[in-house]
Amino acid sequence: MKKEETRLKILLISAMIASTAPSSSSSSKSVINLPTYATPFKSSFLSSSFSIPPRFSPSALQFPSLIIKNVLKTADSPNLSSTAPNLDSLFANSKPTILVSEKLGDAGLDLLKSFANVDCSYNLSPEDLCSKISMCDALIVRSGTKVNRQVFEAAKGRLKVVGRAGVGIDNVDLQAATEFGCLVVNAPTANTIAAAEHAIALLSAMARNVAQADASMKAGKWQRSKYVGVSMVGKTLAIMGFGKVGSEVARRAKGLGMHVVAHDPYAPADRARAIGVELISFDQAISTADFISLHMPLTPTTSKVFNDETFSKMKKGVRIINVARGGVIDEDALLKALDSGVVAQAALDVFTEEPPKDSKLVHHENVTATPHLGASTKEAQEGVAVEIAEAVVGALQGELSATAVNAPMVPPEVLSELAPYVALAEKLGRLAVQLVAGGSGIKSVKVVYRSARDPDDLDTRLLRAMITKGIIEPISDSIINLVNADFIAKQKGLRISEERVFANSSPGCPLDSITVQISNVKSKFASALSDNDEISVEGRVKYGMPHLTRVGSFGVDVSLEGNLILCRQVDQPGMIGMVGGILGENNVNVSFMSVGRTFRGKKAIMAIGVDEEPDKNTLKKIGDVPAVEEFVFLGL
Ligand SMILES: NC(=O)c1ccc[n+]([C@@H]2O[C@H](COP(=O)([O-])OP(=O)(O)OC[C@H]3O[C@@H](n4cnc5c(N)ncnc54)[C@H](O)[C@@H]3O)[C@@H](O)[C@H]2O)c1
Ligand SMILES: O=C(O)[C@H](O)COP(=O)(O)O
Repeated sequence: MKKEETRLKILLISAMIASTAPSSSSSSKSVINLPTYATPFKSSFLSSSFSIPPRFSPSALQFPSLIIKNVLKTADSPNLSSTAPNLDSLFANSKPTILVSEKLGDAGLDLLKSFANVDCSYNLSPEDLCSKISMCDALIVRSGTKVNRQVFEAAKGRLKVVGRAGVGIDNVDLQAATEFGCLVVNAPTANTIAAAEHAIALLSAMARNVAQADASMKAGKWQRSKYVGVSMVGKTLAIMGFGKVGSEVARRAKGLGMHVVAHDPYAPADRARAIGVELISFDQAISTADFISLHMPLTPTTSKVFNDETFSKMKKGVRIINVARGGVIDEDALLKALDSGVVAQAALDVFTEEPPKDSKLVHHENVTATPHLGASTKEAQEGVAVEIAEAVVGALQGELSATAVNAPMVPPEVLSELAPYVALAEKLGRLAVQLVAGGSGIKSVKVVYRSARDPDDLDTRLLRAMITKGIIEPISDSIINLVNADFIAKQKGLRISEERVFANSSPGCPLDSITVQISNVKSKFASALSDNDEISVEGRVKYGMPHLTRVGSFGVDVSLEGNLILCRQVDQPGMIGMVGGILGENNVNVSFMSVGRTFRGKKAIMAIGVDEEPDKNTLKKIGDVPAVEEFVFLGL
């Protein structure tokens, strides 16, 4: 990186930090390790110091408070104090740390290493995982690592992304991840074929006793009559769960000449028809099948769905393949069904507990077992590694991943269009909450979006999350992002309702204005109350920048940068000069100023943007001006 560019970045970061806090140091650092990856604007919902966009494009500068907040958040200090952090510690942390706790393909690791410090620590005990995790921004796992609530607690807010290098996320506590604002992404496509091929391999091996016959030969025997198998052609195969893997198994089984039926309450019938598969009920499927192959996820609904009762409905001599999850089968019930001959054979790649301990199933002579090998081909592992590395790196850069498991997906085009409104939303939330008088609990917030667009063409989840962030963060120690915004609002008893109002403006522009209203509270600036007695602030995006355009019933027009003084006074000449003079005398630079009034000679409010926070004495002098009736200082 060129020295000049480096210096410019440092200065810009300092400037951004200074816009919310007095800088502790103006000195720069000669060696820093800022990333060089080029990225267009990314939402900084999950980003941190390392995600500061290079060259500080104008779009990046529109989000200083987000960037600063995230810089502060990851600077190893949970305390979001008003003191600017030491630049040295910021830059020391400029690369994220990614912990990879299970073996990952080289191509994925290379990708991760080009972006982050990568710690490959396999076979960690739960205690070791918990002690490492607070130093990590992301964690990549396969199915062997239990990412439970303790892990999120131990992360102390630093862990932003959990990447599951594979499909099943039953080893990740999604509820806890969401509560802790941690995004969970998976790699849902790259191992589909491998899993389907493994199911077919198990089906054929089981039908022809390949594993048992092989073991027998290795024991020096030649048992041709013992290992007579069954044919697959013409037999009915029931696929339980007709998703990615299930449908690929169906295609292959049809190639073997099998009659394939499927059960999946959520699969579209036309997709099944296209492959020549009939979708039928659960009971129909299990009672007519010669072979049953399981391909549903493990959820509370599917847990132990194959149990004494359902085994009793199966055709005697049925053969079962499980390449999905061990937990969908009641293993004790399967053992009984095998012993009684209801189930002739089972081929199992997955188990309730992995590795299984002293499992009678594994040792059963009619069971073919593999140690969770469904996804284990070289090709699938390389594919999964790249898929998850891209998802995790993207998420750390602030992208909303297409494979997010616990967050709404916001397409990139929507994201870039809403970008300036995202900043506006947070600032309006932040302003509105500071106008609430101490002691009034906030219960109900209404957001009004004025837009020329059809409601279906305006995705407001991101804006709502940012307003929530703006409202909650100044008054609590919660860190809000798109993942946890709704959860934390609910937890704090905050009801956020939204209303769309048609605006006769250009539909090319997603929003005309956003208004944040807080009802049933007192305000420390009475003029912020609307006719309905709600604190009300309205904003618009002008020239790509967020502007405050209304406070209560007063129209104003001030860019939402730095800090703001709102001041209500008698509408008379000389007020701007008087208040501006006080600020100037005390070295407070005025960046913007706007006056709004009800009627000439009646009341007016001044909205004054200031670069620095005036000290108490300066604020008192403003309050002492006889025509000033009330005023408030608001940090943005
Ligand atoms: N053994 C392995 O190594 C391996 C490899 C890949 C996938 N898997 C597992 O295979 C399963 C399927 O993976 P996928 O990629 O096809 O997922 P998928 O999401 O594409 O498909 C799962 C399907 O199950 C259906 N389903 C949900 N609840 C159901 C229910 N109660 N009854 C019937 N169907 C139901 C869903 O509608 C969906 O169509 C997952 O459990 C995954 O973890 C295992
Ligand atoms: O859900 C999956 O993707 C498979 O079960 C693969 O698990 P693994 O990554 O532990 O092999």
